[in-house]
Amino acid sequence: MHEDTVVGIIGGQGWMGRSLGLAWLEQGLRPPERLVISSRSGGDAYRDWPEVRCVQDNRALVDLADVIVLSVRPQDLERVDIDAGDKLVISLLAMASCQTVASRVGSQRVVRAMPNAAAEIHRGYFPWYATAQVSDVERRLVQTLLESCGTARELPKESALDYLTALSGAGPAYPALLAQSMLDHARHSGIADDIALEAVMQTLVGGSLLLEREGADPGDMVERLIAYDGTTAKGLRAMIDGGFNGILHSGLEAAHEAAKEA
Ligand SMILES: NC(=O)C1=CN([C@@H]2O[C@H](COP(=O)(O)OP(=O)(O)OC[C@H]3O[C@@H](n4cnc5c(N)ncnc54)[C@H](OP(=O)(O)O)[C@@H]3O)[C@@H](O)[C@H]2O)C=CC1
Ligand SMILES: O=C(O)[C@@H]1CCC=N1
Repeated sequence: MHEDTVVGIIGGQGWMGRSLGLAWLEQGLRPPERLVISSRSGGDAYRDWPEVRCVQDNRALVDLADVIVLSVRPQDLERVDIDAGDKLVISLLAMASCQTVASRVGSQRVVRAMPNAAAEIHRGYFPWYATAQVSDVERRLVQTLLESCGTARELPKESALDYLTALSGAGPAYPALLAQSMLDHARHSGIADDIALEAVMQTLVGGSLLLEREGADPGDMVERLIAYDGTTAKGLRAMIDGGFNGILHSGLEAAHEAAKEA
C-alpha cells in the first residue's frame, strides 16, 4: 500500500470497524494521520491515537480517504449518503450484494468481505469478493488490510458469500451456544459453577486448538474416537443418533436464508 494512502472507515467506532482500525494502527499498516473514521455519536476507541481523524459527516470522510471501508449495520446502509466516485469501497455488510453497495455509494469498485466476531482478537476469517473493476494492486491491498485481523481469502464467486455469512460470519456464535448448553448440563449435574465454566472453556478451546494443529478432516477425530469405543463413543453416538447434524444443518440453512439479500 502506498504510504500516503488514507483509509476511511464509516462506522469505525463499531465492533468490526474498530477491530480493523486498531489492528492497522497497532501493526503499523496505517500511520494514525492516514486513518479517518466516522460515526454519528462518537466514541473513544481511538483514545490512544489522537492523530486519527474522527468525523461525523461521511461526505467529509469520503473527501479525505482514498479507500473507504463500510462498516455500519445493514439497516443503516440507507442512511449512508455518499458518492465515492471512483474510490475503492470495502463493504463488511451482511445482506448487501456488491451491486447494492455500488448503487448506494456510487463507485463500481467494490469489495464485499464477511468478517466475524473473532476479528477482535485477530483470529477472524474474512472471505471476500471483488468486482471486475478492482485492480490487482487493490486486491493485494484488501488482502493485507483484512489479514490484519485473521485469515483472509479471496473468492472467485460472490454467491458463496451469502453462505459464508451463515457459516463463518455467524461462526463464533455457534461455539458460544455449544458452551452455554454444556455449561447448563454440567450445572444440572451438580458441578460447581466455577469448575463447570473452567471445564467447558478449556475443553472447547483446547479441542479447537488440537483440531487446528492436526489440520486434518475433523471427521477423522470423530471416527477415531468412535473406534476407540469408550465413553466418548457412547456420547458421540447418542448425539448423532439424536439428530445433532440435522439440528446444526437447519440452523445453518436458516442463517443462510437470512443472509440472502432481502
Ligand atoms: N459483529 C459481527 O460479528 C459481524 C458483523 N458483520 C457486519 O459488519 C458490519 C458492522 O457490524 P458491527 O461492527 O458489529 O456493528 P456495530 O453496531 O458494532 O458498529 C456499527 C457502527 O456504525 C456506526 N454508524 C451507524 N450508522 C452510521 C452512519 N450513517 N454513519 C457513520 N457511522 C454510522 C455506529 O455508530 P453510531 O450509531 O454512533 O453512528 C456503529 O459504531 C455489519 O454490517 C454486519 O453485518 C459481519 C459479520 C460478523
Ligand atoms: O448476525 C449478523 O447479522 C452479522 C452478520 C453475520 C454475523 N453477524
